[in-house]
Amino acid sequence: MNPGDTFGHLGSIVGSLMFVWAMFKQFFPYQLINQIEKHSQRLVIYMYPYIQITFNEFTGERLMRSEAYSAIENYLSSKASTQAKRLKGDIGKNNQSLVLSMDDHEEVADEFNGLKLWWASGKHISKAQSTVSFHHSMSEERRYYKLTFHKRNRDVILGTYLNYVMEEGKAIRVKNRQRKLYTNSGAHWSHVVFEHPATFQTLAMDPEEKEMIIDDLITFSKAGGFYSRIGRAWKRGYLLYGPPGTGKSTMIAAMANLLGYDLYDLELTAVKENTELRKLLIETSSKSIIVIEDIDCSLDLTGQRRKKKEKEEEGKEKDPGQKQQGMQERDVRTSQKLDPALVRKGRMDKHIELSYCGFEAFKLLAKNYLNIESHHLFGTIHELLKEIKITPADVAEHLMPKSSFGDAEIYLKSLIQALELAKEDARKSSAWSSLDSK
Ligand SMILES: Nc1ncnc2c1ncn2[C@@H]1O[C@H](COP(=O)(O)OP(=O)(O)OP(=O)(O)O)[C@@H](O)[C@H]1O
Ligand SMILES: [Mg+2]
Repeated sequence: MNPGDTFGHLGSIVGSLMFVWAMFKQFFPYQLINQIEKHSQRLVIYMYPYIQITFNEFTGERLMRSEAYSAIENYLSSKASTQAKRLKGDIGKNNQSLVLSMDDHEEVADEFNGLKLWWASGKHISKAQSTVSFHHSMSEERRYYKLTFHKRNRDVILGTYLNYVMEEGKAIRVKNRQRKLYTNSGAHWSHVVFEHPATFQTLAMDPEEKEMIIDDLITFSKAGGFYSRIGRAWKRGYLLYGPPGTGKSTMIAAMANLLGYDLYDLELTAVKENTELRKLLIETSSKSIIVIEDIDCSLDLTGQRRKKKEKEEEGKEKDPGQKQQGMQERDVRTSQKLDPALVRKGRMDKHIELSYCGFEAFKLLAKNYLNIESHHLFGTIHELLKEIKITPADVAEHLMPKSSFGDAEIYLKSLIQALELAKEDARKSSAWSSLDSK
């Protein structure tokens, strides 16, 4: 039981004492009463060395759910699941996991820099005054959290601990919330629920580089304070490049899942002009990843549009508005495939190459798809992968279950067959090209 409640239970005893005291006061001189009251107050403060803070669920006219209350609720959820005896369970907003929180009149202890403190949940039930509707005239429950701590820790708790609880609580909310995948048609975003199972654990690539990328992302996500201190927008650009089927889109989904961010899939070819692009970018929320897929092709398409238009308008004088539009497109077109201004540091801070499947990446796929970590055919595959370029997507295709009773050997053999076929093709085509050059 937390010390706050122990003293709470004393409330009724104190009440009775007050009654006796009121009777007593009538029979003793005023000065003596004053002295006794002064000392008894000191005694109460001395005997009750704890401070309590109450955080109500609703603030103002019960219209707004308090930010602080929900941050505390999130912060306490993990502590509640290990400490509280009575819990409340609900399906989280992502519709996947069960979210537990402490039931009313439960309490959990917490520790911060070696200081002990206690959180208790409770509710007041009051008859609502409002007669606006039937529901409102029913009794209202007002929930709250009460924090109790020793008064000697006041500075730490009020100064650092509460900030820490708010930050942690908000971070947990970002992680648990239902995330969205936005796409644009023209200058408007529309969204669906984002539920992609990709994670860095299942992404097949060089393990060291993977660790570096995860580290980079986590460092970035925690560096808000740093960015504002140096006066830079808190954003980071990644350029993912590599042949089709090497996991670029999968990595983006894994990034969003790692950080708990929303995804904005920006279709550049649907954007007509800069003002539209600006509008779209302004409308994106914080904690999000903006993806421009196939950025080289998008730029090229813009170029093709220009070409087509030029053909249609050959010999015709362009009106000034269109001229400006043409200019912008020409700017893009005259740049090489990726404009250096686009990929410079600050725009694209990190360049990540996703490439053909190496042996390490293959082993991860075999573990994910076939649940095996070694096999006598691994040696053959290792040798073939040194010579043959095959994408992780193609390897994955061979490892996909094709019937309910296929075993690992069948899938590995099908992969070896494909690799040998590719090797044979490569040998033939190099023989042809050496004939041609004669
Ligand atoms: N590195 C990888 N690790 C795990 N799975 C992969 C990897 N690369 C590809 N895959 C598998 O192949 C499928 C296609 O990959 P993905 O869409 O990520 O490729 P991409 O590089 O974005 O290709 P594109 O350039 O065509 O867009 C994925 O759904 C995934 O199952
Ligand atoms: Mg892709």
